[in-house]
Amino acid sequence: MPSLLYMGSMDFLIMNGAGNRFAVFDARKALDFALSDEQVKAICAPGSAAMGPLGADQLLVLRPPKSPEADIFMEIRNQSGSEVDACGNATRCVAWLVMEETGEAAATVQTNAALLAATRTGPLSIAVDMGEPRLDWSQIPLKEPMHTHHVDVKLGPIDNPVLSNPGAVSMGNPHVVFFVEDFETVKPHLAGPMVEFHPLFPEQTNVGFARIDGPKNIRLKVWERDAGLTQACGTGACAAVVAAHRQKRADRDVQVDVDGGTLHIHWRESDNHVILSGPVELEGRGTL
Ligand SMILES: N[C@H](CCC[C@H](N)C(=O)O)C(=O)O
Repeated sequence: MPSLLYMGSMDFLIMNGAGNRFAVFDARKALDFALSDEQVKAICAPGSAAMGPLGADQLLVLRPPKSPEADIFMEIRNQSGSEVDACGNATRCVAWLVMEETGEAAATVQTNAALLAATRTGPLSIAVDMGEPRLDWSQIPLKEPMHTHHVDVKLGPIDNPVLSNPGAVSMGNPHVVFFVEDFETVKPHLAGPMVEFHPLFPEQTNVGFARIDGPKNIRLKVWERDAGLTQACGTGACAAVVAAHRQKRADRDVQVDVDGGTLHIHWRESDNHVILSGPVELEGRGTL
């Protein structure tokens, strides 16, 4: 199979998972390839020469696997350059690239947090096993011990009943999920950054706003840590279903509609793993 991937290390692919947009650099043959936070920021910024008006939510660097069980290692950098340990939609996109390269219908992607097994569910759709949700306060992490199915986030001046009793979940990255009636009242772009940097979250947090449209239907918007409002957030969709089910607001098998499309989450009762499924798209190539 001709490699879709290997290009000069200053070339890259532009991909998205349900609209969550990525710049993907293949450094498997350029082992000394590294990008500073400033370089990542410049590449990802909306309007950049590299990524155009939409910019990129995250930048991915593909490297040789560090585990014999993995096909590839994925380094994940947020729009501002920070390195993070989990990105569900990126995992699905990279798994698709590996499957296109190998001709297999399965692939294992390694991140700092985990080995993630993915399977092809269609020509342009991939399911990934995101593993078990981490639900102890210290795993989110939170600043102090508390139950995580309802978290007491005092928001001060914007305290209002609409933003009460969120749930906290880690999928290898921190999430807090609020349950809202409508997005006009809540204004995620205003509330998001206030919660992202709330002192309760020593590593900051991704902030989900979930409207429960039924036991199997959630409409979700996510203010992502270090990236802002994105078209989709894979770990955010996982966290929303886990938090909703824990508060008895939704089932374990849920369709999650996001601005950029539809994701499907199944929090499996048999092994407590969360399966994230959805579309992938290869938009094109870029070069620096
Ligand atoms: N902003 C997230 C990383 C990307 C998560 C999201 N793009 C996904 O698909 O899971 C964080 O700082 O934890």
